[in-house]
Amino acid sequence: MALSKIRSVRALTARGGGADYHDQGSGHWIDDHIATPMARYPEYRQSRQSFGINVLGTLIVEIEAEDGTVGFAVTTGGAPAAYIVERHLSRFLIGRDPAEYEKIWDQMYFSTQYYGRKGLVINAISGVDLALWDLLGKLRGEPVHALLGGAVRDELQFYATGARPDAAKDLGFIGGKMPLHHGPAEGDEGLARNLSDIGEMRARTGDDFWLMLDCWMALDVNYATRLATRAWHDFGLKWIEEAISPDDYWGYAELKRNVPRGMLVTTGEHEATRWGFRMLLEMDCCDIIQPDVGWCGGITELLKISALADAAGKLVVPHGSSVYSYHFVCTRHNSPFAEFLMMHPDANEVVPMFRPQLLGEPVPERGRLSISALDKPGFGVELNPDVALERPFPSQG
Ligand SMILES: C[C@H](O)[C@H](O)[C@@H](O)[C@@H](O)C(=O)O
Ligand SMILES: [Mg+2]
Repeated sequence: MALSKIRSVRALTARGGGADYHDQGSGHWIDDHIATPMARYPEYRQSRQSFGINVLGTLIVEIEAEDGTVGFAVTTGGAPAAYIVERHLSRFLIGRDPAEYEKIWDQMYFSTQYYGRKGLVINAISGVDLALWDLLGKLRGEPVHALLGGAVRDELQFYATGARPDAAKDLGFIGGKMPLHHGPAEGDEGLARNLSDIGEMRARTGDDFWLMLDCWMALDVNYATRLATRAWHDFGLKWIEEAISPDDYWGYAELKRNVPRGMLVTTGEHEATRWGFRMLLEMDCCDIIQPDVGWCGGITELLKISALADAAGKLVVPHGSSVYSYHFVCTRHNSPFAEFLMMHPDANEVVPMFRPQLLGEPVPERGRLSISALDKPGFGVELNPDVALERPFPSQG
């Protein structure tokens, strides 16, 4: 049965948190001397916003059907992504049946392949794809997880990412992932401070709590090997995440060979498409892949990525992306838990990850979320009408 055709596509932008969750005010843990590849320049070491981690802002894609139903989604991309949606991708959507998400994805990807393939363009494609799945769910009256084959468990369990793994434990999360503060440019003193930070959190959380480290692409293989080895033996670090450049597949394969047996190497939040993740899997770069469904190509592409990983016996734990990952994670056995990004400035209180943009955004309670909380059409959230929006490039015609 044909669904109501797509009548219009709107690409809007917003600032101040939400999907571009690094776009926070001052005094937030997420911008407090976190190691990055730019930390080799002292002037860009204290704040990631100083080098532009938040320049893009949020992209909101709205897709309206002829019957007036609107599907939407938010991701990172802002005005440049809005231009790509309105001036390029929209031509593959107007007049089309939302159920044609495979053909639409194929046309969006291969029509932009000459300038896309990863990063901003795939963020834009992801935003459109997520809005399509939201529209599809609303037109069919089903939550996205039901469209993906249904939940394989009754509840989701979460680890928390933030500066306070000790608070995450008190809040009932299954683990805590902390940011790395010092990179190679700060030498052995920085390495010692990193280990001290991990040791402090291990002392506060006790020995049985998952403790992980997020390195946000900041390290080289030797530094990551030294850090991982000491953190594993001294503090039982469960995984070292995104330690080196996403382009250095060879380096990840070497790091995975180097770390102590039993320790996990994870990466993938800045990787895109089935082809990028095939490279990570076939070069044995990591134990867990972490695609962001708003950055890797959307649900349509994550389905393909996840199947590749499942066949390779690898876990898929998507990078924190609120309801857009929850509806997926609950439907896959090789996605046994999810990430929750602590967006409270002190990382010691549970607040909606994409606040203030999504009305009805569910949050974990005691580190868990019943699937029943997701049983609303589409992704089950609505755009907050109080959020200031702009439409920088209204489609011509
Ligand atoms: C905490 C990390 O530096 C990033 O800000 C975080 O968003 C990402 O790497 C994650 O895995 O959540
Ligand atoms: Mg990460």
